[in-house]
Order: sequence, then C-alpha cells, then structure tokens
Amino acid sequence: MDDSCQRAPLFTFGVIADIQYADMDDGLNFSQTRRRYYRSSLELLRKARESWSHSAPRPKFIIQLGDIIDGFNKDRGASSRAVEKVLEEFSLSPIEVHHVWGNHEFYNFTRSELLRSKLNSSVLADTSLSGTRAGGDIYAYSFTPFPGFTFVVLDAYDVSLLGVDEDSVQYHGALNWIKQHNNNEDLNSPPVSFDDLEQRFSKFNGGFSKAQLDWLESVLTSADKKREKVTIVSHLPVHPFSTTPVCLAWNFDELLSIIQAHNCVVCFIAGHDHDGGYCLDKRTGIHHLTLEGVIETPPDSNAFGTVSVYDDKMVLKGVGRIPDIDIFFP
Ligand SMILES: Nc1ncnc2c1ncn2[C@@H]1O[C@H](COP(=O)(O)OP(=O)(O)O)[C@@H](O)[C@H]1O
Repeated sequence: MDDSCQRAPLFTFGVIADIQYADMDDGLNFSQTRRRYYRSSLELLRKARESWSHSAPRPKFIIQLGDIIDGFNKDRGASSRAVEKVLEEFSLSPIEVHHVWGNHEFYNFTRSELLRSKLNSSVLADTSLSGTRAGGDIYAYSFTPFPGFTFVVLDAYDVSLLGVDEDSVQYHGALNWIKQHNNNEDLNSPPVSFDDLEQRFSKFNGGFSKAQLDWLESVLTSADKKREKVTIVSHLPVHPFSTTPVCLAWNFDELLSIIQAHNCVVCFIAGHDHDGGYCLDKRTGIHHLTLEGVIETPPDSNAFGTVSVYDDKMVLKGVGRIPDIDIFFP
C-alpha cells in the first residue's frame, strides 16, 4: 500500500528546468519542431513559485536546473535585466534556490562573470550541515539540507567551448576533445555517425574535468561511509536511456562509472532535453530524471515539480508536463 499520504515527509524540495526567459515573442527551436514561449516562461515560474510558497510543508529549497534565461538576451543587450527579472520572481518567496548552470548561462555571461554573479549559489554550501566545494573555477558543490541526505550540484560545462576565452588553455583543451569526434565546420551541428551517442559532441554540450570527477569521487566516498543518500543535479543528463543522445554530457560514461560504484547515490536529476526523460538503472537502482523544460511548455500548462523525501524513497509530484515518479531508494 502507498503510505505516503499518511507519513509526513522528512523534507521537500522544488525542481524546475530550462526557464530560458527572454522578453520577446514566441519562436521555434533550431529544428523548427517545437514552440518556445519566451515571455510566458516567467509567468509559469510565477505560478510555480506561488504553488511552492503556499504548499505545506513549504519546500526547504528549490533546484533551478540551468538555462535560466535564453541566449537571445545577449544580442539584445538584455542579459542582466533578464536574470534580474527571473531572480526577482524567485525572491518573492523566502525559499533558497540552488542554481545549476547550462549552455544558455554561458551564451549570456563568461564563466568569471557567472562566478561573481547571483547565479553562483555555491555560497549555500557553507550554510549546509557539511557542504563542500570543488574549488577553483569549477562550479560544483555539495550541501546537506537534512541529516543523512546530501545533494551535489555538478558543473557540466567545466570542460567546454562556452564562457571561456578562445586563447585560453581550457578552450583549446575542449576544442581538441570535441574535434576528435566532430568534423563539422559549425561545431553546434552534431556529428553524423553510425553510433548515435557520438551526437553529444556538439558545442552546446560540455564535460566534467578530471579535477571535478576526483572531487565527486571524494564526496561520494565520504557519503558512503556516513550511509547518506545522495542526489546529484546537473544541466546535462548522463544516462543514455534518460534522454536523446544529442543532449548527453561529453563524458557521461566516466560520470556514470563513478556514480555506479557508490551505494549512496539514489538519483540524478538533469534538464537540457526539453522533452524530458526517465530511466531506472536496473544494475544500481539509481533513478535518472530529465525534467521537461519550461520554455517549451504552453502557457496553459506548466513544468515544475515538488519532491517529498522519506527515509526509504522520494516522491516527485509533477505539475503540467512533468509526470509523477516514485523514486525508491536502491
Ligand atoms: N543541429 C544544429 N546545427 C547547428 N546549430 C545548432 C543545432 N542545434 C542547435 N544549434 C545551435 O546551438 C545553440 C543551442 O541550441 P538551442 O536549441 O538554443 O539549445 P537549447 O536546447 O539548450 O535551448 C543555438 O545557437 C542553436 O542555433
């Protein structure tokens, strides 16, 4: 019997992905197959924020899974204004927000600008029970909002062509990597290969550096020892069955082998693929959720969710395009 109606959750948290706000008329995605509701996305966030503010219990925090504003803001000189508008909406509720960075953050700002901005929520690691940061320019951190439950925010563009100087060592390292897989003149155009997974090597994706993977390994080793449950969040998905291959992180396989080796990991939550996706990794029992994007959600629907955490499971209650999912712990 489902007893979640009778049991109070230990705590709850909100999730929302790919708001991609811009003060402009609706448009279409690159392949002209999906409508993008640039202005309406802020209105859908307002409805999500109101729902979270009025819910009991109120979520302890919200995870914003990246692409908070659209790249079109850059050409219009509207990047800072657009971020301010979205953050103002979030700030009308007292719930703290953990911001993940996606490709559209880097279309609007450089990495160093982002590190100095309000979109850098790694300061919240310090106020958590035992938060840690990956360090350097890597935007990855962990926080423990409740004893026994750790959350890890990953930086899926730690190795990428986006947000870094084209003269930098980082840029050339990423260029070398992508060019081993993508011969197209326009690196935003995914490579055509008999192996569908190769499509991930496009400029709008990125990867995790060795330093970040080593840091993640140490966080998970410590969580294993403390018998904690770990939820990892990232803009890019890492399980091929949870998304279309064109949206995967460049080294999704390395990330997967790390999390598969640690009993503490229960769930991986991503955005980027606006159609969403879900799979249960049967070998490990880890749930991989890719959340439907707000930007491609019609104004009369929505795309956000609230996750209730119990000692043996988490329950995602989705609104609009996001389905309900029971996340039983492995
Ligand atoms: N198949 C493609 N070929 C060439 N450029 C592409 C392709 N798909 C996307 N792009 C470009 O890559 C960038 C990111 O694509 P976009 O659809 O905005 O990403 P997202 O899904 O994160 O919103 C845009 O500049 C877009 O024009």
